[in-house]
Parts: sequence; C-alpha cells; structure tokens
Amino acid sequence: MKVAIYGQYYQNSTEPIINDIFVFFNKNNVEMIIESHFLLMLNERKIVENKYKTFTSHTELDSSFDMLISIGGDGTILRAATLVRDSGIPILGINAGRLGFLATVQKENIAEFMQFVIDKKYSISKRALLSLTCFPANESIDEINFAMNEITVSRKDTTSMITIDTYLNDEFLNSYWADGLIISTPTGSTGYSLSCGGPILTPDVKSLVITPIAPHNLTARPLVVPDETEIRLKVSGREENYLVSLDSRVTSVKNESILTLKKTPFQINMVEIPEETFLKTLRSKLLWGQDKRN
Ligand SMILES: NC(=O)c1ccc[n+]([C@@H]2O[C@H](COP(=O)([O-])OP(=O)(O)OC[C@H]3O[C@@H](n4cnc5c(N)ncnc54)[C@H](O)[C@@H]3O)[C@@H](O)[C@H]2O)c1
Ligand SMILES: Nc1ncnc2c1ncn2[C@@H]1O[C@H](COP(=O)(O)OP(=O)(O)OP(=O)(O)O)[C@@H](O)[C@H]1O
Repeated sequence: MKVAIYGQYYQNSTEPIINDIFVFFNKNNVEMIIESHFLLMLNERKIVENKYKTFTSHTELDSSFDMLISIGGDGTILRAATLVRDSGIPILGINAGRLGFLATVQKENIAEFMQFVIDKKYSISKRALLSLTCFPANESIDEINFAMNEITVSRKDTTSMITIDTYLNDEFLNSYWADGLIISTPTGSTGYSLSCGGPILTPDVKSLVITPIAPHNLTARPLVVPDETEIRLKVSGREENYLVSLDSRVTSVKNESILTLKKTPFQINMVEIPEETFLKTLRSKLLWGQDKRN
C-alpha cells in the first residue's frame, strides 16, 4: 500500500499524531510519500527521519497512490483537494485542527482507524465540486478552478452592498441586493452557507444551494437547485471590483464580468470510516442531541 501524507502546520500537538501514524504504517509496510514542505517542518523538529520520498505538486500524485492522508483541520482538507484534483485518489482527514467536520478521524483513535484503512473496511463518499468560468478571463481563477465547499461573491473595500443578477440555465432568477451570494455544494452546506441560514444537504444529494449573505431584500431565502444547473452571475456595485472565493482561495473580479458556475466532470473521493459517518459527524460536531430536554 502506498499513501501520500499532507499537512500545512506544525504544532506541539502534531508530534503524537505523526508518531501514531508513522509507527503504525511502518509496522504494516505501508509506503509513505510526504509533501515536501510538511516533511521539512517535521525534519527541523526531528520528528521524522529524512529517509522518506517526497512530492511537491499534484503532478506527482498518480494512480499508484492508494490514498492521501491529510493531517490538520478542514482548511487542510480543502488544500489537499487541490493536490489530488481529478486523480481519484481518496482523501482521509485526521483531525489535528479545531472543528474537523471533514477531517473525521479523531487523533485519539488513529491506530484503530488506520487498521480499517489497511483492511479496506471503508467506503468512498463522492463529493461534487463546482467550477467557474469568468468572462473576461481571470488568470488567478484558471489556476485551480474548482471548489469543494462553495463559490462565493462578496463586496470588497466597501460597506456598500452589491447587486448580483442571477440566472439559472439562462432564465432570470433574481437580483440579490446583499453582502454577497454563496453557491454551495452538499459538502459546503455545513460551512459558510449554514452560517447564512442555508439548509444542510447530505453529501450524496445531487443539488446545489444558493444562499444570499445578509440580503436586504428580506424575502430572499436560500434556494436548492439541481446540481446540473448552470448558474450565471453578474455583479455590480459602487466599487470597481468585488471578491470571488473558491473555498479558501480569494481573488478580485471586475464589476460586470460574467461568472458561469457548473458542476465539474470529476468528483473528490472522501474516505468514510464506518465509525465516522456523515450522520454521526452531524450529531457530534454540530452538537445535536446536546439539548438536555431530549
Ligand atoms: N461565517 C462563516 O461560517 C464562514 C465564513 C467564511 C468561510 N467559511 C468557511 O470556511 C471555509 C474555508 O476554510 P478555512 O479553513 O480556509 O477558513 P477558516 O480558518 O476561517 O475556517 C472556517 C471554519 O469553517 C469550518 N468548515 C470548513 N468547511 C466546512 C464544511 N464543509 N463543513 C463544516 N465546517 C466547515 C472549518 O472547520 C473552520 O472551523 C470556506 O469554504 C467556508 O465554508 C465560513
Ligand atoms: N498538522 C497539524 N498539526 C497540529 N495542529 C494542526 C495541524 N494542522 C492544523 N492544525 C491546527 O488546526 C488549526 C486549523 O487548521 P486548518 O486551517 O487545517 O483548519 P480550519 O479550516 O481552521 O478548520 P478546523 O476548525 O477544522 O480546524 C491550525 O491553526 C492549527 O492550530
């Protein structure tokens, strides 16, 4: 078995996690290829030896890898997705961060859960992604053009709201007057969209959610549409530019540009361990059932 190991940060809490993973994988003859910046961080702190092979970019991750293990929080998983791209390599998240909604393996259970990985006792949860075309073209979007959580347009350098003309499959939907608009995948429905009043979708639902951010049209509400819908946006406002984000990546786009959002032809494969299903994560991470009345 061959796995890629990726992390963004080093903290004191990293050492026991890395120890657990490395001891377990070495004992079970799993080949580990480590992202070069992460290995450098670990080498500097003398946590792992320098004997491991490394990778630096998505071009080196091919079908010979069985899995990518992401060590960190949800932000690290979103970055990991930009490494695997359309390769189909499944991602497993070990939560070294705070919430870890997508990073489902808790650091207390690493050896137990890695045994599931070796025994192939896991399922794959396919996550739909969104991509964006901008007219006129915008180079910084073209570089990594997909989002696993959401694509958001929002105001920039001003408190003044923006107007977002929105079309679904060429039919006019609405002109939102708001701080911004979120187009979320089912995966992203528990992220930013949820904070703005959007519904939670289970990961396998074939839909997108259009959620306005603080709309001044008080009747505007989150809307669920089929994920085959082509969504076109035209933003206008007092400033010359507005912000477009794809997950954690942000760029600036000129007013009146035409943005076209579509589901990507490929999906990201997330590893789902039997003990850590989406429904269990909902209960544990969103504290469902904590109300003492039931
Ligand atoms: N007000 C908000 O809730 C808000 C605002 C901006 C961005 N976000 C989310 O943060 C993501 C980017 O993450 P980051 O690490 O760069 O920013 P960050 O460091 O600000 O973290 C945002 C928080 O959102 C959580 N999160 C991210 N994706 C999630 C998901 N699919 N389900 C449940 N929780 C999720 C993370 O665990 C983290 O606690 C965005 O894609 C967006 O979904 C949320
Ligand atoms: N490899 C790591 N080792 C130790 N701590 C880490 C590691 N990666 C992330 N962290 C901790 O988790 C924090 C958040 O990480 P990350 O940006 O990946 O997630 P996030 O998007 O903020 O989501 P979450 O709320 O799930 O942590 C970091 O600031 C750091 O404190």
